[in-house]
Amino acid sequence: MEVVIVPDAKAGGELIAEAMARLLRRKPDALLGVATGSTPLPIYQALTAKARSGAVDASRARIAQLDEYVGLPADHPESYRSVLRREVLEPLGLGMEAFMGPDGTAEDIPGACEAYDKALAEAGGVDLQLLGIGTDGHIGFNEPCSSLASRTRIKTLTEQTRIDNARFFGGDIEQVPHHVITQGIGTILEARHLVLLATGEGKADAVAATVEGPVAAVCPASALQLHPHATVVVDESAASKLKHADYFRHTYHNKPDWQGI
Ligand SMILES: N[C@@H]1[C@@H](O)[C@H](O)[C@@H](COP(=O)(O)O)O[C@@H]1O
Repeated sequence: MEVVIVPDAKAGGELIAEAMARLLRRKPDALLGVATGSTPLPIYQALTAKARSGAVDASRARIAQLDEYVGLPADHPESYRSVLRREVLEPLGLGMEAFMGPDGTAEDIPGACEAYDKALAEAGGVDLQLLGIGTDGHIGFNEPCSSLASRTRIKTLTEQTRIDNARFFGGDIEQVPHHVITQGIGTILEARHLVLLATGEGKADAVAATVEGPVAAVCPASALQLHPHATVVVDESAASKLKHADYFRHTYHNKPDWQGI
């Protein structure tokens, strides 16, 4: 696992957007796995700026969703499908034909989950999967004690996650669904490159457990330690509880530029 400590969220966004741009230059129809939440927004802004300036052609990129609320109509402004359309697809000039995601409104939820795992595999697998992290160490919506081998499935949110996400629903926790579909940890680990961005002091404990703690289902993000190409990008605040921060700084600063992340 590589840990990159950046000065702030904007720098993290720029670094990751450049890695995505490099990928798209090499593979124009790369399948990009995208995450929701506030953290990845600087990535999407930086990637959009690159596409608009002509630094990268994203017109053939394909976008895959990480997770979704169950029961929110697809056109609800806070369904993750709507959020990704707003924050990723439209800014990049991509239509919904470039998009794949699980159907949170399906009558047969297990069937929809299985179909999504199958669709991801048939699409050739995710080339680069962006991840945020919950304050409890969740990735996607894999809450603590999710199986590290899990596939896409329905999960019940913890109260903490519903409290954390209430800000997207006008601060009203009653509006936050209890159930979600999330790519499983086993599904996420099949992506070729995992890139987790964490910013702010509120993520410092989760980052320390992810990077320096044991691989344990109680901290789902710690599963990244099992992946051959995982990059954790953190700002100074999110890095504040890392014991090996100096080592991470040293290795990254001495890395040849061509290597990227
Ligand atoms: N399902 C999403 C996660 O994918 C995201 O990582 C997390 C953190 O969000 P934020 O980046 O806003 O802190 O929120 C939600 O739970």
